[in-house]
Amino acid sequence: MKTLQEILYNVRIVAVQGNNNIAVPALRIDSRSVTPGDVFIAIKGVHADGHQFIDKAVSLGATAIVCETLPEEKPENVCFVQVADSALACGIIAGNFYDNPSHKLQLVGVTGTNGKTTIATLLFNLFTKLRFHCGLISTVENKIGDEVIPATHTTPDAISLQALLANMVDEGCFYAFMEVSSHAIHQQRIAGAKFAGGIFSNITHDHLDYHKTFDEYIRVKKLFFDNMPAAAFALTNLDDKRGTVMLQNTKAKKATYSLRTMADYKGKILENNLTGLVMQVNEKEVHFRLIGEFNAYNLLAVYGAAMLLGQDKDEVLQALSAINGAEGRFDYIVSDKEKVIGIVDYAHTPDALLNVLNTINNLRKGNEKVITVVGCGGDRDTTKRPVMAQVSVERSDRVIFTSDNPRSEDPAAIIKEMEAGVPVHLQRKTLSIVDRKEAIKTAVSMANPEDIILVAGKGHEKYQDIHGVKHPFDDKQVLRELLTLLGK
Ligand SMILES: CC(=O)N[C@H]1[C@@H](OP(=O)(O)OP(=O)(O)OC[C@H]2O[C@@H](n3ccc(=O)[nH]c3=O)[C@H](O)[C@@H]2O)O[C@H](CO)[C@@H](O)[C@@H]1O[C@H](C)C(=O)N[C@@H](C)C(=O)N[C@H](CCC(=O)O)C(=O)O
Ligand SMILES: Nc1ncnc2c1ncn2[C@@H]1O[C@H](COP(=O)(O)OP(=O)(O)OP(=O)(O)O)[C@@H](O)[C@H]1O
Ligand SMILES: N[C@H](CCC[C@H](N)C(=O)O)C(=O)O
Ligand SMILES: [Mg+2]
Repeated sequence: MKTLQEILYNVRIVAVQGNNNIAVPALRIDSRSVTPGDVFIAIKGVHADGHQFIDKAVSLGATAIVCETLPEEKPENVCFVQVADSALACGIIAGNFYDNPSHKLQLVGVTGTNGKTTIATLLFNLFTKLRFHCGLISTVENKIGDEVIPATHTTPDAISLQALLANMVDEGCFYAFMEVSSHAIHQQRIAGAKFAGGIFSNITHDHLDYHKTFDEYIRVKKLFFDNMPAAAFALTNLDDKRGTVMLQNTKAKKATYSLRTMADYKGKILENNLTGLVMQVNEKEVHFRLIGEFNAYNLLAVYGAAMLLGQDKDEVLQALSAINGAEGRFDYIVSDKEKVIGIVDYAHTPDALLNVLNTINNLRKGNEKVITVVGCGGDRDTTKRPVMAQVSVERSDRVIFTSDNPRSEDPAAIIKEMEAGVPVHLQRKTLSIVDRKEAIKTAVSMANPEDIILVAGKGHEKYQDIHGVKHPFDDKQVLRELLTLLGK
């Protein structure tokens, strides 16, 4: 077992009061989970300040407290470590506690508004196919080889992250691919992680509830690359307006990908339909199973990262061409009788919806109708609601607004905010049905042979969060059942 003194290595300490030569059985950031002997790290959060719970942690047996401000009363048998930034300290301490697992494998992080899960999952599948033992940390699931570990966040908190990476090292992983959310960068969840590479996909409207302004959102994403070591690579999308800025201050080796301009990894789409993409990748023509221009970007990012990690070009392209995308991302079914196409997609931002609907419209062969079922999550960025509604209605023949995960909000009120984004002359195209299953049912009943139904926003999710209760719900299963039930 490591001592407190040992796990404080590299932490900027302001003061220590008490004995730090004590063994540490576990680290906690939530006072409610403290057990005797643990170290409690008090972190300022969005809703509460961990410093309020120091007494509680001590009463449950914490033997050391890491905090930014020392409490007035300090029990003698508890060691208090005052630090400048306890979230940052937490990342470093967690790394030390778990023996810095990120130093023992090649860790690649993916950041950006859309595409993180797709890119990280493709990398995991690719490198597994290339016979490496790999780990994955993603919104859908975490994986160590074949073992699936359920995910609670896109990027876990610092302690869970380091514990997971340590398990990967113990299981013999050589590579780990992870999503790096902007929340995680801002909350220093990745502070103790050493990256071998970082990938930027794109940045568009999302999470303004948390970051407040777009500039702040960009600044936070950029910090990931600013802090990247010189030995790492930093791979960016040159076709994104902020692609160059992201790497402006990085010490890492810069590399680029693009569909539109000169870049290290250059793609050109030759064919794009329901059977996949044919793309020229640095002069080589390859067929991929993934659909849509946005996936051409994801594939280029994966290809570039594989090259930067020293893999063989031909082997990589051959393996990539046989790989499927992540669950719930442009996941489609075709009904038996009427050949209605049902697409389930995790598009929950204006840009993702725009890309998916543009892709669908490009796939249309004739007069098929596009019927979109979409909602917006509660307790999340409210400003994206009218924009997502507008994007949907401008690119669909019919749109049914419904609930996503209302969380603590009134779903009807969320729908009202969406409706506000619909231009008056397009209002006739829309319907609002709060119950998601009813909404999907209505879309199915409206569909004529070969029409396309897009059910957006929840992708792989298997539940609907209503007032904190997760009710089982699976868009793809519901869609499949209703297509059969209604004889389509
Ligand atoms: C907004 C946000 O990111 N919140 C995260 C944050 O919680 P918080 O700031 O609200 O914490 P808080 O309640 O204010 O408490 C502050 C501190 O006091 C502690 N505490 C609190 C209560 C108590 O009794 N005792 C105690 O010790 C808490 O453990 C915490 O350390 O820190 C927690 C611990 O790490 C996270 O679980 C929590 O994620 C919440 C559940 C969440 O929903 N986050 C989402 C928005 C999120 O992180 N999403 C991104 C992906 C987004 C995307 O890219 O699409 C993700 O990476 O998953
Ligand atoms: N490169 C891309 N550019 C724009 N949109 C994309 C891209 N890749 C995927 N999308 C769209 O965004 C949705 C979410 O994709 P994905 O899950 O890969 O992103 P993410 O960044 O992991 O999202 P989250 O922030 O929720 O973790 C997809 O269902 C698709 O509609
Ligand atoms: N990681 C994203 C997922 C949003 C998915 C959507 N279904 C919703 O619930 O808003 C978030 O937490 O904002
Ligand atoms: Mg994700």
